[in-house]
Amino acid sequence: MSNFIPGQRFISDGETELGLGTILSCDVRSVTVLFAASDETRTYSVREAPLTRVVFGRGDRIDTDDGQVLLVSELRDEGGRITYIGQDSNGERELPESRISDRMQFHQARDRLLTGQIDRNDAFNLRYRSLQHLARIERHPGFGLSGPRIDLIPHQLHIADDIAGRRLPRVLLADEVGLGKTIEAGLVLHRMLLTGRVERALILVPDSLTHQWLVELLRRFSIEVTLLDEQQSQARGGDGNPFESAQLVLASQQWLFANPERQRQAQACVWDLLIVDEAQHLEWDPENGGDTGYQCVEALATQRTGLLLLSATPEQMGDVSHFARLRLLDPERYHDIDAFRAEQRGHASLAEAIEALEHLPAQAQHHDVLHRIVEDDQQALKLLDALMQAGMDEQPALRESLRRVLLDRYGIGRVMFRNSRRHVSGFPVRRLHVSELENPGAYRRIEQRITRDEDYLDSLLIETGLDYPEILLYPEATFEARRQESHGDSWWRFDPRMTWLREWLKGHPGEKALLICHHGETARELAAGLQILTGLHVPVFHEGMTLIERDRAAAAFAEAEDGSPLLICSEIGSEGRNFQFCHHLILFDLPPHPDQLEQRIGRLDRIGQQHDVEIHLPVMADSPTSAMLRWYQEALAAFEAPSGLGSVVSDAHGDALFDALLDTEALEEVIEASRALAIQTRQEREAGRDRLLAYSSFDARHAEDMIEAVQALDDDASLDRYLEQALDVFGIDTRETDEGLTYLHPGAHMVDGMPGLIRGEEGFTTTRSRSRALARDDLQRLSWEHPLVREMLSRATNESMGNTALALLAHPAIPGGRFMLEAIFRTRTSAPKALHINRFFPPATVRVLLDESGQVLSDKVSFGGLAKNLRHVKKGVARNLIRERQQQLRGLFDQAEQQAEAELPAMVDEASRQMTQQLNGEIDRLEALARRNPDVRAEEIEMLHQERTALAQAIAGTRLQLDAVRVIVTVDPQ
Ligand SMILES: Nc1ncnc2c1ncn2[C@@H]1O[C@H](COP(=O)(O)OP(=O)(O)OP(=O)(O)O)[C@@H](O)[C@H]1O
Repeated sequence: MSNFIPGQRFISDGETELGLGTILSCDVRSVTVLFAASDETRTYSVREAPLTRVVFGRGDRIDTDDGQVLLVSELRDEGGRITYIGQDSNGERELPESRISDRMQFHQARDRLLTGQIDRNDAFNLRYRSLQHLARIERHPGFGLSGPRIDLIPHQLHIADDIAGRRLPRVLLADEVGLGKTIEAGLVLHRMLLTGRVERALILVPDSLTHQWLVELLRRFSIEVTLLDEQQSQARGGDGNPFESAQLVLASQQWLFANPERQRQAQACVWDLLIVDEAQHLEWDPENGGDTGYQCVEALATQRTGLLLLSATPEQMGDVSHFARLRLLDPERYHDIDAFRAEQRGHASLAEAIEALEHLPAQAQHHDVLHRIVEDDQQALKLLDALMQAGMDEQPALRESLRRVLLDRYGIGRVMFRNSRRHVSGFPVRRLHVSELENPGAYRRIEQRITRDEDYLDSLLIETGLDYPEILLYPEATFEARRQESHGDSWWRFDPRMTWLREWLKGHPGEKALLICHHGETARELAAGLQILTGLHVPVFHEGMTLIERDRAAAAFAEAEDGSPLLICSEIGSEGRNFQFCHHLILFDLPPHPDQLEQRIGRLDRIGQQHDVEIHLPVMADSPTSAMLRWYQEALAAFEAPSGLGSVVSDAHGDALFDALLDTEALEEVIEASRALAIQTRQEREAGRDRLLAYSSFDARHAEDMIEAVQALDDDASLDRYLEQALDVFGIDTRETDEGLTYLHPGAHMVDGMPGLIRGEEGFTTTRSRSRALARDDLQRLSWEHPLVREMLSRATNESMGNTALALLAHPAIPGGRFMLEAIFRTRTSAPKALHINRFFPPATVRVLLDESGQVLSDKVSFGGLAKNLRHVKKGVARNLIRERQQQLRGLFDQAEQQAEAELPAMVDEASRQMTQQLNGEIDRLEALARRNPDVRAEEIEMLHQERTALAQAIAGTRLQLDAVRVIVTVDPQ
């Protein structure tokens, strides 16, 4: 007799996506099923129909055809068709099985198992292992920092970990030029993306750097961002907001700041993180407030947005703008510029106090120095008292906490990070080669006339449209502006620097040089002149070119073999770009500001530079540039190493210097005064600010811990085992191509959507070695954070694949015919995204193993121990076994749930403890700041209290959910 009765509900074993089927008709040979949700009718042979009968039991939930959910309390069999009795939101009702929703999906482990949807045993194993690895890795201190293709450089890891761990990262990354601020920002973004704390980010960079950022983020961090410009915005935006069309947006500052409508659109979006490169250009002054860029960033960086400002020369536009940017980052801490300046004067004594801390509690005489500083700060006093009483073990942590409090509240705050070459080893030597050339008559005449005749200077400024002192420092531009009227020869026909350049190129065959000049026009004309005079076509890089043209020029220069020997750049090429593959820098002229000089040299003197940096400067004798050179050398020693003093000295003596460019006596005085100021400022900074910055920007012990943590993830052998299983389950084939290199390629049954792999196409070669991946761009490094591994971890745990299984266990000590239930539960904590609940309570698992009598075996039989003894069962056999044991299994499910629930409180308590500790620290800080700063608003402190309460509630509300289940049936070993 047939098993099928019209009206009964079944699901297709092979095509569960069809939804729930209803038997339409049946005879001795065939059965016809309607899958109404997908509008399909199928006819199968009765004997081999791939169908599983759907029968629910007490406690199950059923989706009804009128949109309700019925909680089943009883079943009634009416001639082979079932009517369910239970409760929905309107009260008790009866539901004939024909009225179960056709669309009812069986994703949950319990439903899938009881309806006979059983996955491969290895998929279940993979799911559990993926959950375990995820829980372990997400809590690992190196998490989020181990995937990027970078060298492990201590100060960068220290900074990235410190910042990404903050509740709301708002900082100024101000390492000296070329020390890796972009990499630090990338690390922060990468970790925050992986931890789910950032979903939407906006990155604003000077337009000459957009492409470089795009490439660095992809190549080093596997982060794909969308570059938005006007054309893209029009294509993507339609009538909508183009900034909503992507999660991670990269845009040019010049484009956005010049476009009020686009600014409005960007500001209408919610951003979790905003990154602004070369932030020294955001200007602010007390009379006029911020410039457009400053105002735009201020409006974008709302209270809930993280903000990373990057600048190697943050004081380039003066200390007021610098202060305004600090205030943007931490308005509570930076509220008053006078207080800020006064505080800076106290930095030296604070630095001494911090050093005194090292001698406590052993040398009690240092106690008073600290006590004097913190006497009205309860939290700091408590820490100091605790330190005075502490045993050896607790002392380092207490010292560290106290140091942080001192730096934050009395020192330089905690928003600025600045590392310098003095603390980072491995930087090249810089060598300056000055070539003195004769000053040509055409230039000399102008200079002499300016010296004699003040009115001439004024008329020249008007006539040429140039500024002062540019009119002196860039004689070719002055000459050119006037020549156009007289139609004479171009400047490069007589400028001795051109002859010098040709000689230099001849004398350095096969070498590359980056040439920087101040003006875009000069760059263009120089390249044109060089081509006319020598036939040599060299790429140029200046503001008059499109982005694509500029990147093409930089690429033509960078090419290893056939690349151009020279790239001619205007000042825009002097910020942010990576040109460390060459080591000759030709300064065709000198910039008016020392920070610009530092930026120029920084193109070559940066991480990755393998040679000494050779700086070549052709300078015309007795010219304004030669005066400028003396000032740079004698007052600032600016070519030897970054001093960070340029702004202070330039602010104080810049105008006098420019006035003295043609006046030797006055020049001597300016140099003397500038040198004295530089020495004095250096001494003060070394005693105060720089010492404090060194403390807050770098912590060798922490950096070492971070490197160890990342290396531990790099070397994690369990990744190899995991990959072996995961690649097999997802259908990705592997082939060893070389010692330590594995080629991954799509197998015939590869699951769709695997990053970097498309069925029928080539794959890619991988390594586990960081150094090999750094040396070869064509290799991908497999880590726990590689996009493919992340995708497999995510699919294995978020989709239903592998959430049910049935396997046989043959073990001499266990008689056959029994069964066990292995249930995996997962914590679910619901909270608004803004609370970032995962930082305290990332998803965790609880495994429960029960035998059929309900005895708990979880501790006695480990997952691994059990898994390796299990055997595969045919699906049909598995389904029959499940069908026979339905009622018993339901009972075991309930018992497993109770067992898992018993473990939950301890997990919740631990998460709650960590949360309270961190939030209390932040509340204490704000309350302490509020005592010194009237601008700290009571509402802000109240907001933190509310956040603590909301987090406590969310953590307390954590529930366990059954994630996966395996039935194990014992068989006799023979
Ligand atoms: N950890 C690292 N591993 C490998 N390369 C690195 C690392 N850190 C930095 N670099 C490389 O060194 C160069 C300088 O780094 P980056 O551009 O981040 O510096 P920066 O401080 O932003 O420079 P600038 O002050 O010029 O803007 C880049 O080419 C970068 O790729």
